[in-house]
Amino acid sequence: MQAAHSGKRSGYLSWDDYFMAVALLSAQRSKDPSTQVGACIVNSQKRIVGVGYNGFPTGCSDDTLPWSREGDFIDTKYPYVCHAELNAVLNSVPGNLTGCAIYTALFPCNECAKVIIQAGIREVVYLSDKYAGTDSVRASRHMFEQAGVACRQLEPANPVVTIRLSENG
Ligand SMILES: O=c1[nH]c(=O)n([C@H]2C[C@H](O)[C@@H](COP(=O)(O)O)O2)cc1CO
Ligand SMILES: [Zn+2]
Repeated sequence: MQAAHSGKRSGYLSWDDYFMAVALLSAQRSKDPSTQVGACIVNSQKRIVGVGYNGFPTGCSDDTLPWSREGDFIDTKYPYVCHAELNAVLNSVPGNLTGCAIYTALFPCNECAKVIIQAGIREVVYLSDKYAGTDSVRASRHMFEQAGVACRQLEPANPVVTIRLSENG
């Protein structure tokens, strides 16, 4: 006989871990061989209103444009790739992002910081800060501070979230 459950399940994902996991799942769609970034925008009712990952603009081929990091600027990915945060804002359900939070795998660059601020997003929750100290990140932090956008690095309650797509294996 199965024991009756008298209380709620333990081990469920916290909201923070859940939204970051959604961001990281989106990042799995990225074709960038070196850095995969995902972002998830959440409104004040804890509803997801936008997700995105870094990739080339719609209609621009992942197989034709370069994914390199080095060489002449025009021959690298940098002039072409849309950042995850930008895509999350642009992909968001029509409406107002004022007061939303954005969960992102990587601390936003200065260009995304501008988009985040102008969209009315009030909180940035990030995991990696691997480009801390670069001019881009310094400029982002400067703008977020002036605009009153709160930034915090997520300390996940669950370091690993497993998603199994098959019952076997
Ligand atoms: O905030 C960000 N969001 C974002 O989507 N990206 C993307 C752009 C590139 O595809 C990749 C960074 O590439 P790399 O680490 O090789 O320089 O991550 C990069 C940043 C930070 O620079
Ligand atoms: Zn960016």
